[in-house]
Amino acid sequence: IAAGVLLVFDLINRASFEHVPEWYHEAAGDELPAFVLVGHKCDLVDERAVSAEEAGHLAATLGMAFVETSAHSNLNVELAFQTLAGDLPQNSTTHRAEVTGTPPPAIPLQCCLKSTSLYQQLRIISLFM
Ligand SMILES: Nc1nc2c(ncn2[C@@H]2O[C@H](COP(=O)(O)OP(=O)(O)OP(=O)(O)O)[C@@H](O)[C@H]2O)c(=O)[nH]1
Repeated sequence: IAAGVLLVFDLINRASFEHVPEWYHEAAGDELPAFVLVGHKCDLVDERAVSAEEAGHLAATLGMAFVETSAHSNLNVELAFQTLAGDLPQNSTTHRAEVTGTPPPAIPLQCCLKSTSLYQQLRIISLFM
């Protein structure tokens, strides 16, 4: 079961933004994971096809934070992961294991959507526990 999901779209590709609600429903599942919406390639200011306001509004509608990133400028990539980590449920298996001193289980990283070929540096990632 995914504990956290980064939903990544390309800020210069409007079609990728329009897929976000569909990706959200695909990834939501029965036990709602933590989500963060990520608008990628924010360094390409002149080619932007989605405003921060619009993306922020969609994120708020879906109940998640919005972060703009650029792998090119190394901007906010870490913040996106930190924001997601901060939204993970505190009573997760990993947290309990750390509290009790038991080694936490390995957390494999797995790309979870077919559309990930759009992104090399930053992908839609699920943290499986
Ligand atoms: N300017 C900019 N370019 C980026 C960024 N992230 C990735 N790219 C570029 O976007 C292009 C596509 O990225 P890839 O990671 O190769 O993704 P891909 O899925 O193989 O390619 P596409 O399907 O064509 O987007 C490459 O030229 C990357 O260098 C970014 O944050 N800023």
